[in-house]
Amino acid sequence: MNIAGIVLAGGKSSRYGKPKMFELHQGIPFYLFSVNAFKNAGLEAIFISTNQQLASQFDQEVGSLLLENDEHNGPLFALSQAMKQLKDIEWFFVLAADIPYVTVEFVHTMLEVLKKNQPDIIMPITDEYVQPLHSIYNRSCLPIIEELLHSNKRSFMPLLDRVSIQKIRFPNDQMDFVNINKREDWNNE
Ligand SMILES: Nc1nc2c(ncn2[C@@H]2O[C@H](COP(=O)(O)OP(=O)(O)OP(=O)(O)O)[C@@H](O)[C@H]2O)c(=O)[nH]1
Repeated sequence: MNIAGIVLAGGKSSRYGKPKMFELHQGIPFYLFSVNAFKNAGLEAIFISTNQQLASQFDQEVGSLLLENDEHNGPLFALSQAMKQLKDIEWFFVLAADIPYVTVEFVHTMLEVLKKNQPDIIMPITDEYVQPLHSIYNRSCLPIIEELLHSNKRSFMPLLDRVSIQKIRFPNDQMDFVNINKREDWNNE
């Protein structure tokens, strides 16, 4: 399977107050949990999508950096940049960099779905919420994403109306989906 793991790690962290992808859980920066989940599930091509300002703070031995040509345009823009820069890749497994409880089992489950079925997107759903920052995208999404970005639409939702999606239901309390947005979300260690 021609697939890359893309860790989205170029956000502003404005609600958190400092770059949250470098906060520590068990002594390890958050972004490495996403990198390691990909790696331990057997993905060989792993990329960290970020901007020039944050770039030097990542360990480049764990994943190659993908630098955006225009920073802080949000995750949909970051995905389009990854698809444009990695021209030989067909599938893009996206994970945020603020999900310290993500597991290799989650990544493995998603990859097993991809082996059996190849829609445009494989997307988890918990409760009534889809999880676009834990999903697998086919390169076929790129023209629609570009069209949306050109009309200044930055949400994943309009994309979902226009492509084929396989939604995979996970338990509502599954820890893989817990993301850290504010300081109050992270006071344990
Ligand atoms: N590469 C890249 N990643 C992004 C961008 N915006 C958000 N992300 C990542 O996407 C994930 C979810 O981001 P959010 O928490 O919604 O946004 P944020 O900008 O990081 O934080 P806030 O400023 O508090 O909204 C995080 O892992 C971010 O690092 C972006 O413009 N480029």
